[in-house]
Amino acid sequence: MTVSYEKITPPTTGSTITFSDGKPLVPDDPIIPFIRGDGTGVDIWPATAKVIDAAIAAAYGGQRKIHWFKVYAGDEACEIYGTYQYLPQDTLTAIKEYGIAIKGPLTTPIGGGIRSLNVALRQIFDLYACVRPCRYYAGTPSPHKTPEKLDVIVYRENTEDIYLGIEWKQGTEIADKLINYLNTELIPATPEHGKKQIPLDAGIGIKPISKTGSQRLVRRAIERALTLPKPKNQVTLVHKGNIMKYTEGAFRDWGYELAKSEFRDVCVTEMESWILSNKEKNPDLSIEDNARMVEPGYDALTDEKKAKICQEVTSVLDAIWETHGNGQWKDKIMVNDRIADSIFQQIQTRPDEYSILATMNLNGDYLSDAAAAIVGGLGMGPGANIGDTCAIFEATHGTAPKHAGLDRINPGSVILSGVMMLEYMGWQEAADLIKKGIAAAVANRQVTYDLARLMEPPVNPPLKCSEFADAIISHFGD
Ligand SMILES: NC(=O)C1=CN([C@@H]2O[C@H](COP(=O)(O)OP(=O)(O)OC[C@H]3O[C@@H](n4cnc5c(N)ncnc54)[C@H](OP(=O)(O)O)[C@@H]3O)[C@@H](O)[C@H]2O)C=CC1
Ligand SMILES: O=C(O)CCC(=O)C(=O)O
Ligand SMILES: [Mg+2]
Repeated sequence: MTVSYEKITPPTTGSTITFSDGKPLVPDDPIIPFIRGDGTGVDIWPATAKVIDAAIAAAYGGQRKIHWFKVYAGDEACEIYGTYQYLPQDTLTAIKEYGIAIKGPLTTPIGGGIRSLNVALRQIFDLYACVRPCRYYAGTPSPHKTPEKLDVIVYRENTEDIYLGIEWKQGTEIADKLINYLNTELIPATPEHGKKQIPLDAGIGIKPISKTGSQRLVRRAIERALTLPKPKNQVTLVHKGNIMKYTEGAFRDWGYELAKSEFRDVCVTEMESWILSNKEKNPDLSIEDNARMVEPGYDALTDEKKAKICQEVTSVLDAIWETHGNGQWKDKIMVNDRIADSIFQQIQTRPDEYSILATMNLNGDYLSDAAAAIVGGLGMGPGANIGDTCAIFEATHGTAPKHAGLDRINPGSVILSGVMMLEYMGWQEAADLIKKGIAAAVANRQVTYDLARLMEPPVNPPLKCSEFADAIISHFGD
């Protein structure tokens, strides 16, 4: 079927990327839609396109080339399509048709008006995994003493939790009705809630966490861990399940369930590794002593709880001693979990103990900015939104409006998002050239204002946004 557009025209040369089993099939001349972005997008996008094109030309001569297709979203879309046309159908049609896209940041007004365009794109294309690597480039200034120890990839669920955006404003008829219904019908009907009541002047938000949404995200995270060498082949499930048992706690439980079912041969959970290792160190260890070693405070528990833990120890040993015992578990993917507040301090105090952090939506939003700050700030924080038939690459940061149009912002995050896109396409040689160029530019103190002001001694004057792109390219041949 011919695809038609209202106001844009695809490039006349180039081919379409298709997907098979969730993986892209990329021709040598793919057409790739891009959204310039609001605010600093005007500075960042030209710098990014220049670096990506130069890397492809240097890596493949003329054999491979991206045919860029400009599509519109945000303020630029309203200029072309009219007032409030922030996300035109043309743009959606193009992204659906070509499968892989890259974008600059888009403005989300605080406290009303349009809902986030960034979130809308993720939901429309069901881009359920938001992948945000945070790794250190030597020489990048950091508030931390050993930023090089942090090398993590945040796998953030990208479609539910707060992104479902189901909320009612305080004082509205529906909010009042809902509170009344919850207070008089649902809460009293659920004994575990006791006499709790929702304040009458509350706004209400719903936080749905589904088994399907959680498990497809954790599946992606484990698949990624399988490609990593020891000791980075591990996945940490991040949650606040001690407080919210049926949403955050369920995310953890569903993650473990998936690991132990779909990935049984190649995974071990942290708890299983303790049980196996206790028996390896002392083959005569009783089930109860093993349970005592894996459960702090075991002796203070009720008999029922003690029996449950002993049962778990027994079933682990019965199920996987043959396949995972006698140290075999050390070669498997380690799946563990950490409570969300704890992981924020752990990535600072024990950064090298973590690798892939699988999170729900909100926790991952916070965590990806915090981890980016450790390795150099939002100027070095790339990202990808990945689904089964589409992927959109974009930075962790927003439009940084006070820097817009000044040719001073750091384009590093969108350029590194381009690196992720090239890797996703299988164009590793071009991706490697850009990584090498960025590393060399930073090591040579050729940096934009954000890194320049933190360097010792500070770099003055810093490079402009466009000059940073040129500096990266100048190091391709080093
Ligand atoms: N995916 C997306 O498109 C996203 C969009 N947004 C939207 O962006 C808008 C602005 O959000 P805001 O809260 O100001 O957050 P931003 O991430 O846009 O900027 C906050 C601060 O982070 C630093 N920063 C951001 N980008 C860079 C960069 N490329 N290089 C160096 N430093 C950078 C700057 O700090 P300093 O000035 O101290 O140097 C900047 O002032 C909002 O509408 C928000 O909703 C937010 C996040 C993601
Ligand atoms: O779309 C937005 O305004 C915010 C998105 C965001 O914070 C993120 O993607 O990390
Ligand atoms: Mg964010």
